[in-house]
Amino acid sequence: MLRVGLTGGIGSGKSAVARRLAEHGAVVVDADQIAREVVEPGTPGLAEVVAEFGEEVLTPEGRLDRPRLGEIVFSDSARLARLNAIVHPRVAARTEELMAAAPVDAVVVYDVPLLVENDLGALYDVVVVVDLPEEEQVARVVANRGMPADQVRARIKAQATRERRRAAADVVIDNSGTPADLDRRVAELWADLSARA
Ligand SMILES: CC(C)(COP(=O)(O)OP(=O)(O)OC[C@H]1O[C@@H](n2cnc3c(N)ncnc32)[C@H](O)[C@@H]1O)[C@@H](O)C(=O)NCCC(=O)NCCS
Ligand SMILES: Nc1ncnc2c1ncn2[C@@H]1O[C@H](COP(=O)(O)OP(=O)(O)OP(=O)(O)O)[C@@H](O)[C@H]1O
Repeated sequence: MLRVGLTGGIGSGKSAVARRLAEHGAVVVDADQIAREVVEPGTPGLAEVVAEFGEEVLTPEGRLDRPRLGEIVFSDSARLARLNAIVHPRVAARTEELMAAAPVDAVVVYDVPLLVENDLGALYDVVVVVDLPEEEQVARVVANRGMPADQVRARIKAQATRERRRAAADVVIDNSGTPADLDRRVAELWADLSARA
């Protein structure tokens, strides 16, 4: 098994790279998706979040009100640290389970926004960083997810700098071009990863 850690700032294009790698044959494990699963209704994770942040972070249906919690934690680093302390150990445990279940000859790609922030590089054979200028990150998230620009900037501030992320990379994928450019870069990356596997 070749373990690949795939990271990048918000809106850099990690999920786009992960999707293309999956089409080439990689097994993809998605940290953002796991982070949602561990706070689904009825989970101990959601109970802990409510104990910490109060019922105001629940929707009327009893689900986590994610935009609301995002507004709270990305404007207060102490509260973000408390949320991370609840969610990250659960994500790490579930990630290990999913990676261990992959076939022995697989290229397993862990799509994780906070690889550098959480110092996870040593767990992976190859660290791939998807790189984009910050103002392009803001523009893409505003255009494609409708998130207000100031909230994108607040998340960027809670993340590692571009320089720090690039310094942790074995491979940097520049995603400042078109989606077709990205297709070509990912095809080259897949050839490289397959050769290492
Ligand atoms: C605050 C929450 C509820 C906001 O949910 P929302 O649906 O708006 O965003 P989503 O989870 O889809 O994340 C989108 C992007 O925001 C950024 N982001 C999310 N959490 C964090 C964080 N703790 N620190 C820095 N950036 C983050 C990442 O770039 C991520 O890809 C959610 O992000 C959360 O629970 N975060 C804490 C858990 C976490 O760190 N998840 C990231 C992967 S483990
Ligand atoms: N080369 C590109 N040109 C234009 N748009 C792109 C390009 N690559 C990705 N996008 C778009 O930019 C947005 C962000 O990409 P994506 O969701 O893959 O990023 P991400 O790094 O996974 O972000 P997040 O941290 O928010 O999960 C998406 O809507 C995607 O379709």
